[in-house]
Amino acid sequence: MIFERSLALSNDVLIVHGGTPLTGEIRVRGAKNLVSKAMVAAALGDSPSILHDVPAISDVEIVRGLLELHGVRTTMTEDRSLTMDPTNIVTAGVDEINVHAGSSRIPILLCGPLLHRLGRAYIPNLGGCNIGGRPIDFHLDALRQFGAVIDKQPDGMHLSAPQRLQGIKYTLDYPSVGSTEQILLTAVLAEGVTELRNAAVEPEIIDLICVLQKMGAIIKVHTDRVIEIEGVDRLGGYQHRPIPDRIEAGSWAAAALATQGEVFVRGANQVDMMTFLNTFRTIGGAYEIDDSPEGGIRFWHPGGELSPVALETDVHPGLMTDWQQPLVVALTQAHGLSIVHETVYERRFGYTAELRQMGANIQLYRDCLGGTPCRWGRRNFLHSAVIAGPSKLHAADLQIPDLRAGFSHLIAALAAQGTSRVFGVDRYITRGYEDFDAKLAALGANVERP
Ligand SMILES: CC(=O)N[C@H]1[C@@H](OP(=O)(O)OP(=O)(O)OC[C@H]2O[C@@H](n3ccc(=O)[nH]c3=O)[C@H](O)[C@@H]2O)O[C@H](CO)[C@@H](O)[C@@H]1O
Ligand SMILES: C=C(OP(=O)(O)O)C(=O)O
Repeated sequence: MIFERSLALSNDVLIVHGGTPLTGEIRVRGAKNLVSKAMVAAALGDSPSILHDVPAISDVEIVRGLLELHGVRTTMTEDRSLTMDPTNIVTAGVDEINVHAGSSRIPILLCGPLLHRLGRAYIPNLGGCNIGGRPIDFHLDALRQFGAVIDKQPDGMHLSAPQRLQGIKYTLDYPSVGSTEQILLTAVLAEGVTELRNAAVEPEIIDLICVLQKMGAIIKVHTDRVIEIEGVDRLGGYQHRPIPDRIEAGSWAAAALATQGEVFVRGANQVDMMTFLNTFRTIGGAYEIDDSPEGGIRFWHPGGELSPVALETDVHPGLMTDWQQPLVVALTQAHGLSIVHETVYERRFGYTAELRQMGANIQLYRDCLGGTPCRWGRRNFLHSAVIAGPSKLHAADLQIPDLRAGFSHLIAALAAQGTSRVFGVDRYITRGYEDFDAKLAALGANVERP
């Protein structure tokens, strides 16, 4: 009843007339999960930085707003190159910065840069997708060891650095992406050497290291998830072209498979998508790599039956958790039983309720692997989805719960027969997918705004 009322009141909706294969070409720009971090890194420099190929997504605008509140002057060119001038960085007021409370997870990464540049920081409460508890205990523990003093308040955190932060030896309990970035962004200007063990090594992390190296940082990536950072006294600006968005690329690939279409994703890059490509081929999808400078990857459904798979999300080089949702939609069309095991977030199967409403046969199990502990020990939420396919999907009214779930609802609506209404597209999908209305139109999707 409440759901019906909120649907009726919302204008944030895309009407999708499903059943048409997506066919054509779209382009992906710089990765959301690198661009936002590279923007934070610009605040560490004492001269301007330029980031090219910045996607027009709401998360970029949020980080830009945060930087500007701290006195970083930003300008964007028509071809999406962002200049960030941090020479007059200031501490933003608590009230003004609180406008960004709950908007994204990026503010926490400003701790290191603000502590180094200003000696203090105020970080509003974080947002981001509601896909699990999303604690920040590793971030805070590491920051305290660097020498930061943290005062947690109901609306956010006040931090100060009574002295220059000092390099640390730190072992993460789990190779968390955000915590690795936190430690990198803090260690580069700390005094002495930081040794980080069990670090995340996602391609976005390596690209952030490239950005920091361009700024003057000294960072060694050893084998076995060990990263060593030699603190330096100053960093300059950078000029960088980010890695392409491998999550967006994988999402369009899964959409091509689920709708029996063919999509050329210009900008998609093989090396960052190897695990995805293996999974895509195992399911029965076809792809062709064009590695010329303006190339990309063509993904298509080759006809015939798709095969079921058993897969597990994991940290890099495993199958990334953000690819899980679009792949599950494609697996509703495979012939047989697929098992998808989510090991990164506790609540990342919420979106399957809507897929069931559309006719998908998906059962969730708490412990599908008979209690086998995940290799990261501490992760004991063995949530598994068993998908029996193929299912004829039919249209429905869908309320998007978060970013990747939202895109998979969109894929399901495109694959289904009939007209669906997808609510929450502007609120959630624009966080990570640039111009998706225009891209859908370019691929021949039959979609409209009311
Ligand atoms: C903006 C961004 O880049 N988001 C990505 C980033 O999220 P994010 O950086 O938030 O993800 P993390 O890798 O930090 O989180 C992974 C796991 O570690 C846990 N954890 C994390 C920090 C901490 O202090 N304590 C703790 O227990 C989390 O609850 C989660 O279960 O990496 C995820 C994993 O590839 C991706 O799905 C997100 O799209
Ligand atoms: C979970 C995601 O993002 P965030 O960490 O910003 O919530 C995502 O990009 O899928």
